[in-house]
Amino acid sequence: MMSIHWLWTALALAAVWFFLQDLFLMKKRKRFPPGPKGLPIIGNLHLLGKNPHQDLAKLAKKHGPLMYMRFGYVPAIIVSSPEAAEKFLKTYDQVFASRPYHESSWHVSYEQRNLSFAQYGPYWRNMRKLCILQLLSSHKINSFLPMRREEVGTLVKSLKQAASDGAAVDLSAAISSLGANMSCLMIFGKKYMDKDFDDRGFRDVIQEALRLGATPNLGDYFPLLGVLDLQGLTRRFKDLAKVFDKFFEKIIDEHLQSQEHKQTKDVVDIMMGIMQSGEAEFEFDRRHVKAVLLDLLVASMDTSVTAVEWAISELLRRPEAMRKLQKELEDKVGLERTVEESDVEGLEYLDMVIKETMRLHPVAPLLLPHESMEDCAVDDFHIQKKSRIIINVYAIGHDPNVWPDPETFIPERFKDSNIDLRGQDFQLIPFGSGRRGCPGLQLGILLVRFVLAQLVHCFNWEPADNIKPTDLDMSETFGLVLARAKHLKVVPTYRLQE
Ligand code: HEM
Repeated sequence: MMSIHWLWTALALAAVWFFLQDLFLMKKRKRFPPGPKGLPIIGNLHLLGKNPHQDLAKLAKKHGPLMYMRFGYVPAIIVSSPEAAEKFLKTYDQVFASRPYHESSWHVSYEQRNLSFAQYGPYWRNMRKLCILQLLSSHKINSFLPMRREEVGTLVKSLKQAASDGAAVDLSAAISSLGANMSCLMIFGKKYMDKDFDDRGFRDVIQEALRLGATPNLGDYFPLLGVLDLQGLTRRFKDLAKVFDKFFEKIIDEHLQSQEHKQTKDVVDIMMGIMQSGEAEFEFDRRHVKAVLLDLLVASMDTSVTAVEWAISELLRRPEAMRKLQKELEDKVGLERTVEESDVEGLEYLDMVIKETMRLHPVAPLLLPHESMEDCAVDDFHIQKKSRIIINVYAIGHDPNVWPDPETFIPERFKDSNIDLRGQDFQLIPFGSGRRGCPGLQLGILLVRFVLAQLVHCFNWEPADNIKPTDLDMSETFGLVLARAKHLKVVPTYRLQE
């Protein structure tokens, strides 16, 4: 009797041993991508500085285009080659189409009910479809053409005044205001540059939200620390959330009370119309409307104008490229009138300048973070469920194996090339690609083309303060968009014959 008892115990122990061994071997058999060694607890967080896109690009040179890192408790995969990006954004797009938990979005955007940080699923799918069909369609974009013409015209007028005074202008500030005005008019139907928002004013509050949104939050990487809010970010986000909420409530109420018959409906009109009609086939209340309003505001305000700012900076440093673009515009439009939106389609050199600018200075150098929804194998490497996927388009754009002489601004490299920036060619994906690719691409490209063409056609430019064009400071500052670290100060000379 005793010996049988021992036999069972021995068999049970053997089973446990084999099970554990198997588990251990299975773990070992899983091959993670190579990457830098992490420290206990913080993992690789200490390797990220002020410009994480540049830090990650340097690390990828050492560890390869598919790199495993750990930020606190969050596993991360850094993707830094066109081939690897294609795997994540096309081949296995469905697995990697979600977004990670994002503390700031959680508080400011009604528990991630916005589009850009919504988790992959029916809500995100429906909301994206609604935004594309109702808010960002060609028809809707065209309906705002007179507004864009007027706003760009106002900017040109003020620059013309500065030109006749021989004064230097802060072009970064001027086109940033243009971006904010155009976004407000499209979304709210009116400009908010005053104290309507709160005591700090509209722009300051939005800028603060952008700055805080880009600050690495320990709560995103150490879920337990989130509760302690050691950086004080959660508290500030909750404060901001209240300010935004009050502002959006006021705008919505104004829209509901207004009896005015509008020719062009703004985004609030359309969203409220859908909410009240009950025709949305998914949960859609004021929280969803407000989350998407903020989303579109943030996504559209600084993106296109930042690209224009970089393009002008690069053209200043390469005067022959500036002249070539001016010549193309002159051939098409002449010097007797200003450029219209309808002129900018099919301008070959303009498009080459824009592609080259977005290669060198992608507006969103790491796209937005993606998250894997299940375990997956890519190139025989194991990618865990809930890994954060970071596509480093900056690294791809600066890789000498992809682009010869990558640090030099050479629009001509796109001559006779089929490479486009709409997400099919993975060496140039400033708008991302696949399910999560930018739904505002058409509007974004249109704005960059129109504003850049207008500024280059109307004016000759020189750096202010007698700085030599080649000495222009081109350093970057990382945020929700990759902006110039120093504002671009320039002296314009009007060149049209009116
Ligand atoms: C030059 C201008 C623009 C650039 C370079 C740009 C770039 C991007 C990028 C890189 C992403 C993330 C893609 C990813 O995670 O894979 C994105 C997402 C997004 N963009 Fe844009 N964008 C621009 C303009 C706009 C405009 C004008 C709007 C709307 C008015 C807009 C709305 C959005 C939204 C809503 C998302 C989130 C999409 C989602 O998660 O499903 N963008 N954009």
